[in-house]
Amino acid sequence: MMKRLKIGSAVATERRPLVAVPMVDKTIAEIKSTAQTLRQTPADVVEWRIDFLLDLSELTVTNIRQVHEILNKPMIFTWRTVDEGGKLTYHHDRYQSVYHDAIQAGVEAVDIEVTLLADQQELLKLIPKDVKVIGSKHNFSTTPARLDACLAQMTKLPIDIAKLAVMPKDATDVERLLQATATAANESDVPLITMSMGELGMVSRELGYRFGSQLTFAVVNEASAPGQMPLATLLHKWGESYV
Ligand SMILES: O=C1C[C@@](O)(C(=O)O)C[C@@H](O)[C@@H]1O
Repeated sequence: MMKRLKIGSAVATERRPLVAVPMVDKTIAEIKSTAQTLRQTPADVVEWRIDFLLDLSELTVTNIRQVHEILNKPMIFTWRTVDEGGKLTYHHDRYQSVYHDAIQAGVEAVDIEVTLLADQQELLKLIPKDVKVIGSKHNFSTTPARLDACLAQMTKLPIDIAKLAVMPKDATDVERLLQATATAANESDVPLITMSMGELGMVSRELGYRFGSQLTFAVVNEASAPGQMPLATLLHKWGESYV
């Protein structure tokens, strides 16, 4: 039986997944301004995609802490590598050092691509118990075969949450992602976050929670992946009001 997804003070329920909104700005000044905007929204958590920053030297513990304070919401800290659709090429030492700074600054969750886990053993040892490790895997071109096996494998890794994002070519691919999510949710207690991306996959962002996906991404300023719908649209679909 799956555990409830909890990121800081934000907890998913049976009837409602958590909603995360990404920040994808290029400078700390812009990030701080976006954080002011997001603070006022009903987003449950905010994901900071630091791979969009033009200058990583701006990513000091003080700056991360200030951004977190402005947000006043639990934060997921993410370096999405170029290999998985992000903006910044993986570099072992820099990766370890910026994640270390993020933990010092008090983020509630870190996203680590599962293919990097073996290379980041030292970092994993430094992560306190109350900071969630989201192990992620992305495929921006297709929805691979054997999604059940993929999720089953992910849920056995030393991570707290398993996240899988894939790209559909047709409605069957979206259905396969949802069914694989339901199977994994039955077979493991690791909380899941799954999505089928692009326009075809939008339904998975709205209804994936019924299959066991406990967090969905929506957009306020700028999307971080194809198919994320505006936060207001998503909340309206669930019958929640947000102007
Ligand atoms: O892993 C994910 C999911 C995502 O790719 C999406 O499709 O909503 C968006 C990313 O910012 C996030 O890190």
